[in-house]
Amino acid sequence: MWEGTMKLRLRGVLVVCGALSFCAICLTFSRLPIAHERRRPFLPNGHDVKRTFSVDSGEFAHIFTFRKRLNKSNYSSDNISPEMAKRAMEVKANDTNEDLKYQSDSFNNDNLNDTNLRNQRPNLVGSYVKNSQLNLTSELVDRMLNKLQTSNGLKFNFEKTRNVPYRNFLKLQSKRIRRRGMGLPIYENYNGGPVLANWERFHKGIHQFGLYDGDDPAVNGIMDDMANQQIVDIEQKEGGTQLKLIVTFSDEGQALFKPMRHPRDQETLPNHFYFVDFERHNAEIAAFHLDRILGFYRVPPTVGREVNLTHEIKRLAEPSLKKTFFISPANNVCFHGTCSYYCDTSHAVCGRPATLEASLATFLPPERIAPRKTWRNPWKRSYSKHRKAYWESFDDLCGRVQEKEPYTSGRRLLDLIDMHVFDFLTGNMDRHHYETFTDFGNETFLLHLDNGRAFGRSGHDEISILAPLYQCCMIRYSTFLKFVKLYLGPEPLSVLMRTSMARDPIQPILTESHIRALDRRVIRVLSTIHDCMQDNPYTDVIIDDFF
Ligand SMILES: Nc1ncnc2c1ncn2[C@@H]1O[C@H](COP(=O)(O)OP(=O)(O)OP(=O)(O)O)[C@@H](O)[C@H]1O
Ligand SMILES: [Mn+2]
Repeated sequence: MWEGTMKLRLRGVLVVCGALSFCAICLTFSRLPIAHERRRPFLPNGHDVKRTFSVDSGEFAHIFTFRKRLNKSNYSSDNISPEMAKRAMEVKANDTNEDLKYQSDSFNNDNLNDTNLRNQRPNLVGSYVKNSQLNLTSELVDRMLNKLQTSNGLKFNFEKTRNVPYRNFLKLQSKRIRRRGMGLPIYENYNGGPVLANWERFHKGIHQFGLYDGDDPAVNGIMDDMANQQIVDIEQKEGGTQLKLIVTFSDEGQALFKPMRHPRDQETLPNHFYFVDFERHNAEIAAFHLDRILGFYRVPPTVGREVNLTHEIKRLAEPSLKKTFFISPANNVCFHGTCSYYCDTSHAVCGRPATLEASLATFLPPERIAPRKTWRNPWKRSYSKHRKAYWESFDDLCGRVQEKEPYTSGRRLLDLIDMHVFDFLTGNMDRHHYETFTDFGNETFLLHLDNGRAFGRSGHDEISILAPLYQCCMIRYSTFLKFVKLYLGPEPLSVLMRTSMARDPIQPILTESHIRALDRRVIRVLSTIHDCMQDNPYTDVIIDDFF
């Protein structure tokens, strides 16, 4: 009797449990598409995303990570790596120190807490050099500036802004020339849901004249997110010569991951050509800061992060990537992935013992919904140890380029010159191609992706990177004014860069000699412009721009 009652009770409990689990499963499944849908941008008719996703998951990963993640049996939200735990502790300890967060006011170093920021990293930067101690002047440049000021005091009133901090100068300038062009059509009607993640706001904010605006809070938000959010998926990025990963964060944002290959102070080996040089993760980060300081906004936001190769990478990797992991004789965790050149045991990246630094660059919207066009750089190098490129032997490339679309009119040639001036500052000789967003047509900015081979030789200024500048003898007016401002101060480029990069989680990003090289190169750019003005009227050299 008693046994019978118990059996009945047990059956009742089982029925109730079964019903409850069934409800829970139903509820989960009914919610999933909603959560998934929320992140899904509006897609034009006929775009079958699902099909594309199964063909090329890399392209569409951004939108479909939610689904992908559910398939990962090894994902559990409470599985926190030692790096994550350490970061959480640091953030908690520094909760009141606003400096640790990326602030919209990226150049404001008034209350920079240096000791706090540099915590346990090696002190590569050394002592700060006071602005007044930097005695970087050039008679040639001074003469050029004086001449310009006397011949056209209205346009070249350098004295007027001499004491204005660079940050305010940039704001004033962008107010004068700011034209907000069209956004990406795909995001026009995209509402996404009640709360947009920072990466969604960033994608929505991309416009015809830049990836973002200088005062866009989403940029600092993304940098915080990339530095701190939990990594929930890892995928190898197809294409390219070196190992790269696509990282997905808990808010479904994604980033391009480039691992640390060398210590910061290891310069390009003297017998290495630019095209065999390893990529440097810190160069990607520094290039982003430089681009933002120059007010170009053409490099996707990039941060550094320490990752645990076992917890944050291997655990989430596909079997094909997983099997490239091994333990080195020194007992460190290493992996090499699969790619066309440097992906074998002798080129593996290794942690210490499992911790490795990497750069994380915010992913651009998937190509399928915001297609990009890749353009060959007319001043591309030969990528051969035996041959020279045309422009290295002849001086008339500019005229020829200007005969061809899209260089015949509009902003393209000035953008290309900006890009080379930027690459000269970073020492990047590896600019074989550049990209634009197809939707914006030709009157749009150039994306400066792939800066991994920059900052290789701090003692050397590769003047040939300036070829488009000295062969065309042209520069955009606003870019010229920025360089003059960086030359005149009050803050030189080195100080602005040091301050900006000090907020990165893996700072110091550049060695002091690389930072100081920037001031020297600013003068080199200006003296190249000076030389151009010896042979050409300044009105032909400094080209007015309203973009
Ligand atoms: N932030 C980004 N978001 C989306 N796609 C990106 C991003 N950065 C780079 N890419 C794409 O990935 C490709 C490879 O990246 P990158 O050029 O940095 O790697 P790489 O290994 O140096 O390639 P390569 O050897 O061809 O120079 C780029 O051509 C670009 O199309
Ligand atoms: Mn590259």
